Amino acid sequence: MTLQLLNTLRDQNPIVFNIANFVTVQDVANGLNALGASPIMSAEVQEAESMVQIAGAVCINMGTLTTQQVNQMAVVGKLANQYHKPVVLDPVAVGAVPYRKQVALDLLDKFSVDVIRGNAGEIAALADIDWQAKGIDAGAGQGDVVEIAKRCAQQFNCCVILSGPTDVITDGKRVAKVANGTPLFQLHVGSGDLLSSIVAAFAAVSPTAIYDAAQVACVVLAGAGELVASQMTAARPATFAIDLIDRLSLVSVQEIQAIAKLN
Ligand SMILES: Nc1ncnc2c1ncn2[C@@H]1O[C@H](COP(=O)(O)OP(=O)(O)O)[C@@H](O)[C@H]1O
Ligand SMILES: Cc1ncsc1CCOP(=O)(O)O
Ligand SMILES: [Mg+2]
Repeated sequence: MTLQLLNTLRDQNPIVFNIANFVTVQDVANGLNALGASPIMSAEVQEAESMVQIAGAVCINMGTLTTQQVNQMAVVGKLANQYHKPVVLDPVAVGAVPYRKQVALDLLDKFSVDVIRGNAGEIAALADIDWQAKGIDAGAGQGDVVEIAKRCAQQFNCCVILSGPTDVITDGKRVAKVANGTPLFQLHVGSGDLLSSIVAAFAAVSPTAIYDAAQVACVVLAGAGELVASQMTAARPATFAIDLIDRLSLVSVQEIQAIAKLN
C-alpha cells in the first residue's frame, strides 16, 4: 500500500461517476473535487453507457433509491463490468430496511462489485449476521467486525470496507485496519457517502490493486478529518464539514504518513 496514490490521483484527476443520494450529493461532489478527482452525478438511464465510458470508476449509493433509480443502478453496474470500470456499492440502511437489503442482494446478483463500503449494521446485514442497525447509522450491534467484514467479502467475492471508529478493510483473506478519524464524522451526515466515492476515486487510479486503493482511501479521509479535529477547540459539526473539504484539498502525502494508524 502506498500513499503516493494520493499524488497519482491528483495528477490523473479521474472522473468518478456517482449515482448519488439527494441528501449528500453536494458534499460528495465537493469532497471529490477538493481531493483531486472529477465528480459527475447522473440519474438518467439513457446516458448510462456514455457515463460509464467516460468514468474511471463508478460509485452506486442506495441512500434515496426509487424504482427508476434501481433500474438505472442495474444497467450502470452491468455496463461498468462490461467496460472493466471499478464499481463501489454503498448499501445505505440495508440493516434497517428489509426492502433495501433485497434490492442490494438483487443488484449484487446482477453485476459484480469491486468494493462494498458500509458501516457495521449494513455489512452485517449483507453477511446475514444479527446486528441492531439504526436507520442510516451502524447502531448497537455486538460482534467481531473483522469476521463480519470477511464473511461479507467472501460471500460477494469483493473487497469490503466496514467503516466506523476503526475501518476494517478486507478482500476476504487479507485484513487491514485504519484507526484514524474523529467522532465528528458521525455528527456530519454524508461522511460514509463521501468515503464510498473517495474509494471509487482511488480505485479509478489503481484498478488492478483495489485492496490497496481501499486502504489509501480510508487513511486519507480519516486522516484528513483527524487533522481538522486536532485544530478544533469544541465539536462544531458544520465547521468540521467545511474544514474537511478544505483539508482534502490541502493535505499532503507526508502529513497523512505522519499520523497514519494503519495495520
Ligand atoms: N467514532 C469514530 N471515530 C473516528 N472515525 C469515525 C468514527 N465514526 C466514523 N468514523 C469515520 O467516518 C467515516 C464514515 O464512516 P461511517 O460513519 O461508518 O459511515 P456511515 O456514515 O455510512 O455510517 C469513515 O471515514 C470512518 O473512519
Ligand atoms: C440521511 C439520509 N437518508 C437517506 S440517505 C442519507 C444520507 C446517508 O449518509 P451517510 O450514510 O454517509 O451518513
Ligand atoms: Mg452510510
